[in-house]
Amino acid sequence: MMPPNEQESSFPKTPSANRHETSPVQENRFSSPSHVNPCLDDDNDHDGPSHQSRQSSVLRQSLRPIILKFEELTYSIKSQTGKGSYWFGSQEPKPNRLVLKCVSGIVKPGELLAMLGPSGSGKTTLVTALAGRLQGKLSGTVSYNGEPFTSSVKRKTGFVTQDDVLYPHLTVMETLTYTALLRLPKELTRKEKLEQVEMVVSDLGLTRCCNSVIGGGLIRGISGGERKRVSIGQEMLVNPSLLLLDEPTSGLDSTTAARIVATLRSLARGGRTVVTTIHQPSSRLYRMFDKVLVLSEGCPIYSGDSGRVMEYFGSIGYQPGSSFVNPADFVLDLANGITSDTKQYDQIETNGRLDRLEEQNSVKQSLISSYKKNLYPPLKEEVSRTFPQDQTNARLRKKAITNRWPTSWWMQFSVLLKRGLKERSHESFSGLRIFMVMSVSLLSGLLWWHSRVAHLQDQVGLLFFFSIFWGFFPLFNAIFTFPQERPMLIKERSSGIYRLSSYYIARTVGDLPMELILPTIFVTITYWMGGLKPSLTTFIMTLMIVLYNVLVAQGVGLALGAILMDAKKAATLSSVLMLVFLLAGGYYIQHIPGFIAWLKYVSFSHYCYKLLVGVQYTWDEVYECGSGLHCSVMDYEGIKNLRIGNMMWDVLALAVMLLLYRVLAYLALRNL
Ligand SMILES: Nc1ncnc2c1ncn2[C@@H]1O[C@H](COP(=O)(O)OP(=O)(O)OP(=O)(O)O)[C@@H](O)[C@H]1O
Repeated sequence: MMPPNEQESSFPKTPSANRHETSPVQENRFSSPSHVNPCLDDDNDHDGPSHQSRQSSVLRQSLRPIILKFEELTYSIKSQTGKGSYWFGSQEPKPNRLVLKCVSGIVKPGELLAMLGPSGSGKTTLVTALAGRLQGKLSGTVSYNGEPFTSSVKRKTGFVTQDDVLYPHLTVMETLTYTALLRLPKELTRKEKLEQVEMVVSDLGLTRCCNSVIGGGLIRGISGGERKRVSIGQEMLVNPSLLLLDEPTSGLDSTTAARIVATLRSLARGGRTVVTTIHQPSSRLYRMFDKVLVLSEGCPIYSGDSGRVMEYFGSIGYQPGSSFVNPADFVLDLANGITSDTKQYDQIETNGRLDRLEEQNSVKQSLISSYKKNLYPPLKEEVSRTFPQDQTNARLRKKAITNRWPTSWWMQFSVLLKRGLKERSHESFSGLRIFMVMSVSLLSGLLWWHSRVAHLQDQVGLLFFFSIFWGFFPLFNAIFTFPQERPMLIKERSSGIYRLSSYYIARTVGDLPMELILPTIFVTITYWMGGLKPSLTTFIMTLMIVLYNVLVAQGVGLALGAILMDAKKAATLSSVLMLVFLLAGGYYIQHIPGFIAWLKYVSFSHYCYKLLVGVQYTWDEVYECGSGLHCSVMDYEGIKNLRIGNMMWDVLALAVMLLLYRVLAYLALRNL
């Protein structure tokens, strides 16, 4: 069947106009006794009801409702399928592909909007744009109570992505507790924050698994549905005024999915604005939505009350094949260009594939035209005539601006430090790392067993080994830090939870114990086994130099990882770098040609080696350079070429590197 002619619909012009005539903040139909609780927004003061009434449920009412409007959103991406590549083939510019085309809508507090559409229709792109996290060029406007996406809106917005970004080694309780400590405002006590966590756990039915680890990858943990609920719980904790979710029910059984959607509806009824994308909802789920927006290849074909969808499509000539059809299935078929007639599979078999595609395209075009004709004009009018009634008084608004962060720097630092230590305790103290370091130290101790100054070449070789091994090892460990943390960092930073500085310092400080304990064990074993100078002072100074070198090498690794954000690329680059440092370090080649001799000055291993040799031998020290002959250690070719002088310069050079690489890593993270 070809699509019916674009009809003037008899469908009411404003599908949802009669739903929310009054200002949302004045509507008390959302307030059920169990839901009325003060909001815990960061800018909330303590004028609200008593502490006792906060405790019943996190599905309490939001005091800062948000009207979300989006007008004529259009988003395009550079197509990957342009002819030829940049280096080979033609230089034709790649065509842009429209992912969203003129999508408009309005969602008010108390409403649950579901975005439906076939796979690839642009649902994720739209919800990401509404959450203010879409990279690239988006045209059109999105406003939150008439304002653009500000950091204040950011903190009142919860965004649950399709893929759950959670730490796999933390338990459910730990995950939610750390989130609460970071995201809930400093005005709340720790006890109150923990009570919030307990409420979320019970509201989301996570009590049974609250002490199980999240898992992921090769680690067995909680189920996919439970993981999704933890992600939703993280957002619920902060009582967001606007909650956006990308396919929160995908991969879940129908009961769990219904439970999640029911929770979303309860959250909406508490005065929040809730928008979710959803794949193939059952009719039970569909009935829970207030509004739906149906997308077909980035274009809307329906936007309005969920209950009137059948009526609308009937009014423009599209009827379902039977009277007992799930409205979601029906609209998804339509969005794919499949009507009740084309759905007859026997007919599909007889038609040619091209005919079928043409027919589907023409159905889609007809639906888009009908939308533009019948639904878009009243929607546009509704969008332009709805104004938020901002009841936030000036004092609170000012406070919201000054309180950019929910918690203090110190609080952020200490929670992030504890969380990081907990998450990485398995890897930091992994038997494998300890075994590796212990075996290398024992092996090198045996190889250099009680070396003597008479065998100066061997002793100097041991010192060079110290500088190279403790350059490579921390550098390679540090490379993976930020590429691995990237998804979490992006997620948490885009929610405005903490400052980058508190995260960065917590992360680097958290790595220190293990980074410093292992070289300490190594030096202690190898120094004494290797027969280096039996002086406690020299030993301590050697240890300090190695630890200093470790910190610099760690900084280089962090910077490479943060700049490239790709562990593989960073590992390749650092292998080359360490090879250069190895060669330019001053041990293998003592007469480097002048034009390339500068290389050693950028090598931290060179300074470390120089310092190690400098503290090991004194100017008056001699060694046996032939039978009965004694030569000054400082005249030994390998040492003389190091030009050991005032060692403060070497210490200073390492200090500059220590600072420089860490600042570079920080700056690279800022551009994430
Ligand atoms: N950054 C990008 N690079 C390449 N293609 C993109 C990008 N972002 C979106 N797209 C394309 O845009 C289209 C819409 O993607 P989107 O993820 O929004 O669809 P969706 O409706 O959420 O799909 P699904 O239901 O399968 O998750 C897809 O064809 C996708 O391949």
